Amino acid sequence: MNPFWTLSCLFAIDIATLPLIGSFLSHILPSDLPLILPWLVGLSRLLFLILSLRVLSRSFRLPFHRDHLNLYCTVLSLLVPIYISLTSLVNPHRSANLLYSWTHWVILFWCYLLTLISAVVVHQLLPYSTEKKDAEVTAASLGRLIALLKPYIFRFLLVAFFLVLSSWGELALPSYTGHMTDWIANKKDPSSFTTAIIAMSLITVASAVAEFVCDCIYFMTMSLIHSHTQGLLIRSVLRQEITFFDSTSTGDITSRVTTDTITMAESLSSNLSLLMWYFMRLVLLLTYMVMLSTKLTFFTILCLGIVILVPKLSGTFYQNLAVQVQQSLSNANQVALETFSNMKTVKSFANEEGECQRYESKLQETYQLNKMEALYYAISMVANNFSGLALKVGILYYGGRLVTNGKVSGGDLVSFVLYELQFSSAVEVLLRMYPDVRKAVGSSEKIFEYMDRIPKLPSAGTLAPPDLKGVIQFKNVTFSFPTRPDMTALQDVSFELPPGKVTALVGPCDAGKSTVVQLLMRFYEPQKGAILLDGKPLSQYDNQYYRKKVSLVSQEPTLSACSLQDNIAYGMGNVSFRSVQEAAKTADAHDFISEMANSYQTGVGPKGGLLSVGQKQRVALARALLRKPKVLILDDATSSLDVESELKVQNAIYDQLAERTVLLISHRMNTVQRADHILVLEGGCITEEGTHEQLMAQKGSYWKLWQKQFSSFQRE
Ligand SMILES: Nc1ncnc2c1ncn2[C@@H]1O[C@H](COP(=O)(O)OP(=O)(O)OP(=O)(O)O)[C@@H](O)[C@H]1O
Repeated sequence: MNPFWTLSCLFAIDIATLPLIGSFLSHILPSDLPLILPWLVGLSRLLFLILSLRVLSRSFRLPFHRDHLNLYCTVLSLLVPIYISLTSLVNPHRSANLLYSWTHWVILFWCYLLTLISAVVVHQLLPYSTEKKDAEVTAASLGRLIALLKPYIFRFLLVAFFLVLSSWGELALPSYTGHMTDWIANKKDPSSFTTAIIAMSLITVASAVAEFVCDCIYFMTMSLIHSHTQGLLIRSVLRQEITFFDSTSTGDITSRVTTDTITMAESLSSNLSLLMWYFMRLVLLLTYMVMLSTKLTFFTILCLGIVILVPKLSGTFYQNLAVQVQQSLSNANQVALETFSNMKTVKSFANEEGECQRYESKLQETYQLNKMEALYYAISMVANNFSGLALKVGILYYGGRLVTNGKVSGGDLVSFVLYELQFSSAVEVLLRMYPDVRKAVGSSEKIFEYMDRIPKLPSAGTLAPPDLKGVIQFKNVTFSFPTRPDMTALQDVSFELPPGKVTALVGPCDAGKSTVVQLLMRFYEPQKGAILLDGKPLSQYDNQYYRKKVSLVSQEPTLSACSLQDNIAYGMGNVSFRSVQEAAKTADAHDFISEMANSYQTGVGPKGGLLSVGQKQRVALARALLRKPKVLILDDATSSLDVESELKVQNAIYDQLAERTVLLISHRMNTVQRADHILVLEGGCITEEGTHEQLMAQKGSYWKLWQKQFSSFQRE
């Protein structure tokens, strides 16, 4: 339906229900409560409008975002009660005249006009970001949060049992106080006084013990859930395809796994426990209050509308801002992370000041959002406190009248007032915590976004043949990176890597050599053509099997912050020290490792920062060789080795050729010269292929590459 008709429906509902609400409430309420009536009519009108909005939004298009429409409904509904309350201070006679003229066309006209003006102002001041989550997402996150707690249902039942027990114990005390008041007033049997005192003492002790057990079980369960959630999150992040990591910053991911889970866990531990605690109290208090006076309780429930609606409306903007603040913090973290990981580059360009300014400008953005967040937080706090106070005053006022009319006994009144005081403070606490709980839901939304993300990977293969030959074939492969779909990195590329041979891939920078490697490593899927291993598409092979059979050594290998032995045996589980040593010897790494203080147990520092690039390359080569791969890919893997070291590594690789297929990528033409077959890649296409001698005789691109390198050597 057209948004205009949606608004018209809302208007019709308002005009139709307003007289009914007014006459119903003025009929059931005592006539001596003139100031309460407009507020109850206003709140009931608001309730109707918001419920109608909810129903309409399911089937029809809304002209504005629902949060904004909720705000406009609040303005429309509360304008008259505010006006009548203010008028009563100055001119009580006029306010009495206004009491029953809600549906007068002049009043309606002014209400709608002022709401329209406030809508224009709000629209200008608070443009609603499209990135913000709407209420449905929050409800979904709440459902997911509950699903997280499901496996611990037994523990929560125990918590609930002790919670009821301790709350009941605490709430029984006012009832005994009421009995004692009656005893004092009527001077009954003295033994009933002693019984009441003993019962009160026993109930207090039992309630304290129950609370202790309840807290212990609850907090232990919550810390268990926290570590379980972090585990699940890291699993789902690691499951994602490479494109996800290409398009999501490390700072963002780190922020989800650390900051967001901590915020969620803290809120769940402290706020949720309080929320449960006070909610249980609220239920029990209401039960006791109904037992004491149905009328007074009915009045209390009517006023409850204020305390439910106000935080809902004030909390919406606060929650949206909280999401933006977290995003901005994550952006600032990303800058810091980037700076720390590129420390050497920063220092070598003396750009410390530049990096500081970049970080500070991001912090400035966060600060601006924080200021807004603080403002909304304060507004929501004031709104919550005010509504709590209004509730307290209203209940005391009406309760006092019932007592003076003799409808409630003296003892019951004392009990009711004590219950009512506890009830108001419980409502107050619930209101105070409401924004925090919403903040936790805000954090959990982003966590669940990652947890529920289905990796865009082809279905897992099962092939794991024991006798793999290692023939690789590229058949008319065309590929663009998903993050740059308009740029073709490989165009109709076809070649074969035969087993027992070294095939070299050469070409100028950005020709697409590493792209070939990334496709071979199954980081991406080609859009056209096929890549086969022993005649079968790569996707049909079992992932673990494939990773063991195909090993890559890249130009800038990354090592983990553990010992050299652990780095060489990375991902292999239990392997003998002897085989680690053998792999290191083949990769010409054994000598420099033996010279280190703790030999193979020496730590390499974060990202292998304590080793030179040449040493890192040899350790990475040993790591690849230890797996005894059928296909070995060397992507400029020996570029930082000296001539002697490179020769040793090359000899070792050529000696073990019978066991494997080798793809060698190098910018050093003398390394390539020895290969059995050479492929020349230019602009994502294979332009030449053959042996060194054949290609040199052709005097094509390969020959030019040689000439370039030869002339640069001569110049040097
Ligand atoms: N992850 C990526 N996302 C988007 N584009 C990429 C990505 N990796 C590489 N490219 C682009 O693909 C093209 C080919 O890059 P590639 O790294 O394969 O070239 P190369 O021949 O290995 O270069 P070099 O010899 O300098 O390492 C380049 O234009 C590069 O910018």
